[in-house]
Amino acid sequence: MASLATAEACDGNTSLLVNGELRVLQPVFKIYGQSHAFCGPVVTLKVFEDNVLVRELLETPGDGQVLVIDGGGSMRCALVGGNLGQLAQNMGWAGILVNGCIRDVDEINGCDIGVRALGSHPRKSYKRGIGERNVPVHIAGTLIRDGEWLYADSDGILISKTELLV
Ligand SMILES: O=C([O-])CC(=O)C(=O)O
Repeated sequence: MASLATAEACDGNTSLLVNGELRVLQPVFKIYGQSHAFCGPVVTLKVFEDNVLVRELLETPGDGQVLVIDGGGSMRCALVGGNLGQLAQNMGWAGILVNGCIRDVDEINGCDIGVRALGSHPRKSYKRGIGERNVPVHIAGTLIRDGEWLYADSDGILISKTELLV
């Protein structure tokens, strides 16, 4: 889906910014993946140094949704790598936002999805299967609920309570 420009969305929706229905994530994410502008309904996941649930979700049809992973900001391992990037692309996810790290950066940069993460780390995560799906998460100063809309481009990342009209 074509994404709208985040700067224009901010300029045109001042009242939503004021009332909190539109929020801007703090600019702490690095840009990966082929798709530098992407958007879609959010699916949330809360895990910590364990990516079993990430794979489980990415194995289901993405239908243009954006997977938002709250990895607690861990800088000790990667929650998404090249295989999961490929899986996300093949299953039709629009993008992945990781409050944590990714790895296999060159492979992920070749995938036709948008990926944002705090950075990269060469270690894989645990495989215990612990975490929570579809729960509210707090990332980069912003509360993000399952089903809200995420808009990302080279300027930043927005969370909107509802789909924004272009
Ligand atoms: O399996 C993992 O832990 C992540 C990974 O390396 C990949 O997706 O290729």
